[in-house]
Amino acid sequence: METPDGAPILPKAELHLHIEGTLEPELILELAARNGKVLPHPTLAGLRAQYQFTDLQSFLDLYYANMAVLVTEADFADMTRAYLGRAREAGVRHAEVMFDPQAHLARGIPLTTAVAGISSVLADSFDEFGITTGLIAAFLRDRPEDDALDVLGQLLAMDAPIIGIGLDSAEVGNPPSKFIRLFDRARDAGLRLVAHAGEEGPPSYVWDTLDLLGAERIDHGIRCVEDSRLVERLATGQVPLTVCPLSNVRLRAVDTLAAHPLPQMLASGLNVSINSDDPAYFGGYAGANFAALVDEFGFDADTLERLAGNSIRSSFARDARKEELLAELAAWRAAQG
Ligand SMILES: Nc1ncnc2[nH]cnc12
Ligand SMILES: [Zn+2]
Repeated sequence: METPDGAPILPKAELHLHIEGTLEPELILELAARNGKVLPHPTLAGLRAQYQFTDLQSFLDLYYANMAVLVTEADFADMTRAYLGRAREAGVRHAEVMFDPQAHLARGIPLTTAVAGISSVLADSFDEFGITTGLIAAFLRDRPEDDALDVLGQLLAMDAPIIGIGLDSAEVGNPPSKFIRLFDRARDAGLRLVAHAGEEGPPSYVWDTLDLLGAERIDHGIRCVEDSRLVERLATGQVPLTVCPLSNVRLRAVDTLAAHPLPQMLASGLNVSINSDDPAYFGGYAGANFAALVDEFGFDADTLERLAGNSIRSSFARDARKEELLAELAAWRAAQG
């Protein structure tokens, strides 16, 4: 991939992306019209005016409300196709995409509609966009574990093409200890395990996500810097942390990008990657996150290579694909001089 002026784009993997968080306001209005849904804010300007967040919950309220426009398989497919187009422009070469099955079931949308709509597009993502992909079913931690177990059972029974499970939604007050059986069940089924932790929640949630749930990757994890023993543990084990800088600023997890702990995390030797989380809500896709970091911290080519390399190595892509992408990354670095 190259920019319009011919410069190569940093090749990267995106490991922390909620597909429902890629629903751009324009597509929300288009799908609402298609499905005869009346939105509380039916104009582009009115809808956009809602995108001011004070914390995670204030965002989640809008994120779940906007999902009402996703009704048919074609809606899920259109959303997924739009994401892949934008991801390609951002230099994403491998993407592990989360979706929230419980949020759709709760609205009366059959699991098969969401799964078939998203996965039909992911199945052709390499041929159409040059992006290899995997699908992760994320479970809502503000709902009971039994509900998650029931939905995981349905996904397994229908042989849904998922590579793993995740844990998302309102973190504080919903500790990892609530989901031990869910993660045990997913591990037994051969699924990969990731979970949000340390976004708004305390360092103890990150410890428990590792020790009680056995998660292989931590989504966010930025509050680890408050606990030096935890930082040591994460650094020693090179546990991947999928950091989302623009998300953290927009959800007020940090005051400003300048105050973001990312430079400290890198200096501590942590395995950090850069991701976009819910790019339609937080001001941009992977490329915008990298650009903001370069603007703010003046990251050089070596640091960008390290961040992109971490994303590739921490992915669940096949080894041969990782090698291919690491070679592309080496070529990018060589072109930087
Ligand atoms: N940043 C985030 N944290 C927790 N749950 C989410 N669901 C979608 N985006 C999320
Ligand atoms: Zn997230």
